[in-house]
Amino acid sequence: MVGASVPSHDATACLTGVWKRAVSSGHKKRPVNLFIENVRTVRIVGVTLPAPAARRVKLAPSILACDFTRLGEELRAIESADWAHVDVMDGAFVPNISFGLPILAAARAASPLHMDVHLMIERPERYLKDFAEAGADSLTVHVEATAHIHRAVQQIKELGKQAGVTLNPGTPLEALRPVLADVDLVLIMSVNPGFGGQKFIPQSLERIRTVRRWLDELGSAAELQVDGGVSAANARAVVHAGADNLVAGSAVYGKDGAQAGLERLREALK
Ligand SMILES: O=C(CO)[C@H](O)[C@H](O)COP(=O)(O)O
Repeated sequence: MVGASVPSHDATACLTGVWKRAVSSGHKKRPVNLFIENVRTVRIVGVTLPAPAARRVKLAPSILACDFTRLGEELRAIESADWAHVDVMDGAFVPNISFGLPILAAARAASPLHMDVHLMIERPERYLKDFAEAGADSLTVHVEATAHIHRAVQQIKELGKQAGVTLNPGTPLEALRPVLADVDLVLIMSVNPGFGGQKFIPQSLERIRTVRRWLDELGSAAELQVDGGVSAANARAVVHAGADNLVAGSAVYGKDGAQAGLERLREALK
């Protein structure tokens, strides 16, 4: 049993702090299960959960912000990233239309990157098979967009793809609970979906902490992705809150090119 004193913010912030202390006090890379006794003390009670400090952070540039006249080049510019994030908007679920199957197929043909498709469309179950066939590696659906979120998640898995679930910033996190143990990815939207280049909503940090705690309590290895207004200025705080997968559009595809944008994010995370 290991005890550790932690800063007295709130209990979830303490959890992150304690984990790091546990890791640096001889439990490096060892999965641990933590029990918060009170806001200042925790106990290690098991060996089932991945240690957050050992988690590698994935970067997933959103091609929504790229120059579509040079899609191939723009994808090559992010080949050092982990995933390419593909935002599909239908003009109904969100007040904007982006692109659909042909652009995903073109991106798939142009790049070996993991194609991470975020479906901002109503009743996504109608198109899951089409997006899987067009080259998606992971498919993320909104809880607000379907009456059958559980069925949609199962469908994605039956298609052999990674299943993601997400929700708008105004939707209570509880809506995630019914499928939390089944998914490979949880996406916390840190802007209202529909447009790139918006400001990060600060309350998202608390939502990330909550979902991090839930995933850890479940012993889930699901990725915790954050999307919207992520930049070099806030990436560290987002990861500290518990994210391990960052989507960034305008912060990557900026004036000085995607490679420079990715480098700035990596520097910020060092
Ligand atoms: O899903 C999205 C918008 O609905 C985009 O992926 C997201 O906004 C990324 O763009 P930026 O990093 O510029 O905020």
